[in-house]
Amino acid sequence: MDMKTGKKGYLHGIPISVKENYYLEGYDCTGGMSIYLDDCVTEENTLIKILKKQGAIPFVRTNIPQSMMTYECSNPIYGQTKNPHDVTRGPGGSSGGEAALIAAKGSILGFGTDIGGSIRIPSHFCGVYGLKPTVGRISKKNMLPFQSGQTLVQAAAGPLASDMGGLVAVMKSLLVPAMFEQDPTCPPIEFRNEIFESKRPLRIGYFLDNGYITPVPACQRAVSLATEVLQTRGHTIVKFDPPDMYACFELFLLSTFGDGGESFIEALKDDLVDPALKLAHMGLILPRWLNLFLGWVLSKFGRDKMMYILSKSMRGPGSVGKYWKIAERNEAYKKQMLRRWRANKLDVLICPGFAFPAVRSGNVFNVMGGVTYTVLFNLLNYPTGSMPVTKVTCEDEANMADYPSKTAYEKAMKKDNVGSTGLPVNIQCAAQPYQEELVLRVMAELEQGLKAQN
Ligand SMILES: CCCCCCCCCCCCCCCCCCCCCC(=O)NCCO
Repeated sequence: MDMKTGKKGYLHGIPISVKENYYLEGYDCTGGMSIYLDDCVTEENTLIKILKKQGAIPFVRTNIPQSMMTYECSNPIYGQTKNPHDVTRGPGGSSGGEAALIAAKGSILGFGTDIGGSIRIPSHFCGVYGLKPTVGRISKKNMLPFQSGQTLVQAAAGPLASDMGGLVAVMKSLLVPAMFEQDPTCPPIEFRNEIFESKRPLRIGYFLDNGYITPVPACQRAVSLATEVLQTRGHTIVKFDPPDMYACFELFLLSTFGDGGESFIEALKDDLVDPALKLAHMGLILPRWLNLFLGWVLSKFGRDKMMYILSKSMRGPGSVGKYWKIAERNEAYKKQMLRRWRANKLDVLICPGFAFPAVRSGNVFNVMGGVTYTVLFNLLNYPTGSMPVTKVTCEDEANMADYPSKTAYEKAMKKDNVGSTGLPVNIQCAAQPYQEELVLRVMAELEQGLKAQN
């Protein structure tokens, strides 16, 4: 307690919502899987401990998809969460309950986790602010241990908020000596105000299309709008060529499904499998050859080789030796990206928040390829924020007439996009590892610039 101000800490009296996979003393922590039900947690999540010390008050736990490895926010324990902007659509996931609650004004600040986009996808679907930090910048101790032995592409804990002030306040209150004492694995880098408040003009890269799935017009327009605003603030904007997305998604899956889905099958073996996971579950339990054959058929009919890559990679690399090779390929991918980044002298990179706005409930599998927009920054382990920039307009919807419809994902996206007018659209902003303050600086400037325009 600060005797002068009477305040307990940086977040004195602020109510916070918390994703269900964070340990909260006295509650069970399930990830939507009944195997973890009624197993009361006796330890508190480290971030929650620090936040409480800073005066925050956890008041609600929020819903997730079963297993958290999809962005359809439903599970057989708590049911389905809907999108407050359109209840026929989902809020995204896996931190979908968080984003939906914040968008519905039931919370101003919450906490999620992100291994493939789980903070940023729901932020985009619900039009709220989210930050996926570099893995380890803030503690991830005392979470649901599901698949925590997989260390190639790890989940990061991070905040979601109703504005930039919320994200900044959280990072300032967590990047303090108390956290480094609680979790000595976090590098002791306190919040660097000098980076956040710097006025140095930046070189900002951007891309509109990742070369695999073309974002719908509203998602491309959001990036153009963001770069225009940032340019008027004196920054240099440069077009950037994103790296190979097929390799990215393949490496992501071979890493996160490195055990061939064994932990996934084990966790769900006596459970009801949520409809959103049925196909993935089937792909894991079928004989390998049959899964490969069906994946091949899907990719031929869907005219999209990613479908084959998906079905093959989710069965894992097959041996420890091959898994190590994946680790080497991940490092090579990061190195290649760093070379490109340096060649362009980038400070940050802006790109679509996702390939499309919130999808209709039950439709996530049909448009799964969109996840390449978020997975990229998990594979690279770049801190990445997501923030609302615009909403889908009637004109954006009309422009869908020219949208490609060659592959199954494109066709499904085109269909799903009908009636999307009014849905929020975010952009992502990424930087090199441990440059959270730079990401926040650019997002805060963009928020200010957008406000000045309206
Ligand atoms: C009948 C067999 C045919 C085979 C067809 C293959 C089906 C493939 C289904 C999809 C597999 C799952 C892919 C995973 C994609 C990643 C989605 C990422 C969502 C966000 C995850 C996240 O960040 N979670 C946070 C955890 O803390």
